[in-house]
Amino acid sequence: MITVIRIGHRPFRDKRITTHVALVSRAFGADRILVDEKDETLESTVNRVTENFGGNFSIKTGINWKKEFKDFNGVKVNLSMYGINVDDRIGAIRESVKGKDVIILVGAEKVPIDAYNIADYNIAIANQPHSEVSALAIFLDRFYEGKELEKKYEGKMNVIPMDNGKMVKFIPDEQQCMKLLYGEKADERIIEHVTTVYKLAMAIGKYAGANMELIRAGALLHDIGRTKTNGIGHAVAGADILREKNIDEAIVRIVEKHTGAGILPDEAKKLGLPDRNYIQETLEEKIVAQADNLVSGKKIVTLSDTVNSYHLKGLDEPAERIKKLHMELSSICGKDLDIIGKEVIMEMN
Ligand SMILES: C[S@@+](CC[C@H](N)C(=O)[O-])C[C@H]1O[C@@H](n2cnc3c(N)ncnc32)[C@H](O)[C@@H]1O
Repeated sequence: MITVIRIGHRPFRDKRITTHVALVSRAFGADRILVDEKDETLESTVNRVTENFGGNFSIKTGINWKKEFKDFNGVKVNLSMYGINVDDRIGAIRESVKGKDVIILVGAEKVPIDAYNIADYNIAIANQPHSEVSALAIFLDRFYEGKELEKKYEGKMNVIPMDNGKMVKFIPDEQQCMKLLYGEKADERIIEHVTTVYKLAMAIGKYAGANMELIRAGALLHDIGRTKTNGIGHAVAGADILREKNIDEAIVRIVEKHTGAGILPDEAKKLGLPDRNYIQETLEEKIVAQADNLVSGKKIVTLSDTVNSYHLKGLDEPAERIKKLHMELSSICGKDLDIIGKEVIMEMN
């Protein structure tokens, strides 16, 4: 675990630069930042970035820096223009870390001599005055040997690298989902249906320990394509609408694959669907599809109701797959989905 400790922060003067120290810490692989002065605005700015862009980075302000630095159980580094050049010490630092935690101190104004005395390493990024932001970025980059740039974050907002322009894919919250549905002119029938699927999927998702943000958006948006067609192609139509609107691909795929318990490649071909994957793979894809299988109109039904209606249409094999999916999810939840359905009906009444 890597902690950055920022001392000498003056909430009015250093607001922007301390925010940058925190953002560099997060983006370049540190796990948390401690800031000496209490600053709630700084905390909420940094927490908002983490909430939107992902990861487990944390911030605490209003700490006693000397105590935190002195009592830290691990390797202590002070970044200072007066220290030893990073390239002459980084090997020794890595050697002494070996599984231990690290704390890296950066200042704002003049750094008290105590920091130099407490540190195990006083490290310079060139013996010239510059900035805590650049010093920290270069130190972390040297420490991780560039690997920190490969770290993947799963946030509500995910940047898609582009040669030109900007693209950010996002996971819409409940309000944004409703806005998307109404924006596509979804009628009351669609809204009532997706609302019931959403309630059931959320209940199943909780038992299954699924990603609830994906379940929420996937369930609310699964039938957005019905604003274009009510045929078998509505899932594809929905996925296309959402891709166009830069919705996170994990949600687009929930929508694209929500038909029955999946459509096999040769079935999809016969149905005239584009050559894509319609087999649910992730837990969230499976939950939204099965919640939809267990909702007829705005009513929650049982597995046997659904299976019987598939048999009546001559869809025997898809009916078997729905049964299998039901068993799989019931076992993950530790409870039969029909019972979860009954619980949701009770809550709705
Ligand atoms: C504006 S400087 C303060 C410099 C001040 N003269 C001092 O007492 O160190 C703020 C912080 O930037 C970092 N810093 C600036 N230049 C650096 C360098 N060449 N190498 C390492 N860190 C540096 C240090 O962490 C320093 O505490």
